[in-house]
Amino acid sequence: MFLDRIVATKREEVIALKQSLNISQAERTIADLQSCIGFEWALIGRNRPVGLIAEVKKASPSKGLIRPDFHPVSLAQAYEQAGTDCISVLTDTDYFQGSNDYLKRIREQVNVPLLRKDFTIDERQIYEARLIGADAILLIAAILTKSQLSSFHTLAQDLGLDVLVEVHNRPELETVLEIGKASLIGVNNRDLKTFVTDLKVTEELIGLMPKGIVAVSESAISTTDDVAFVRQAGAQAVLVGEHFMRQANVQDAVNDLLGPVAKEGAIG
Ligand SMILES: O=P(O)(O)OC[C@@H](O)[C@@H](O)c1c[nH]c2ccccc12
Repeated sequence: MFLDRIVATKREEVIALKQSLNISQAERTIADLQSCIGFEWALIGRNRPVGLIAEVKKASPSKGLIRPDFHPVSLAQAYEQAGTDCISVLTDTDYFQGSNDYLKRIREQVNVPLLRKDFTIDERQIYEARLIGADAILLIAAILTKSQLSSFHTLAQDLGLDVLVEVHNRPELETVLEIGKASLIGVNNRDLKTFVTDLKVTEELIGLMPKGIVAVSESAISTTDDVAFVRQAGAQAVLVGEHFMRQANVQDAVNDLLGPVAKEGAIG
């Protein structure tokens, strides 16, 4: 199963990271870094009626190579020009052909908050995310224990990062709500174990969230009807990757899917 394989690969990566990343050294370096840009805050103060996290995604295990002509910085700049609230950057190499280097380079060239999109299973990856320039990390409930979800969340916040907690079913959501730390929750419409996608997962799970949670609908969103459906279901933001990556002009694609920027002065 894909998710087991990816976690096994991550375990190997973490062994290597234990050699290369020293936690006390990382803490000292991070203490001197600029503050993160508020990721959750950008979604709350969104530029459009629905918030947008636009994803920089070259390939995926379910779809293979999505964008052969892949220039991560130009893509991120196009997203910024289109008035995206946030950008997600895949950093997993083996399954998504992403890279930490893409995130670092994008950080130097764009000013929107960045999500480091990866499979976090160890606290060293959280320090690493902060060091490469991320403003937020993803915590996937399907691959973490309750105690990891809780302690990783606190660590990320202590390092100044926002946290997007991802759920796909009711038990995962209930665990996340019991922990009581998540204010930004993503519902993945794609089952990472089977790759089956269904926007109704958003409808079911957002219906169970208490007020005050910023809810993001993630994956398999490609039409204005899809956006309308998840908004109706209560999503305050959407996370879109593949659909944008398949369009020649990414900036136009954002405006076509989400509509023009409503907020004055949101883009230059
Ligand atoms: O390309 P899509 O279908 O628009 O999906 C984007 C994003 O939701 C997806 O890449 C994603 C959501 N959760 C993840 C966890 C790991 C890797 C990838 C993901």
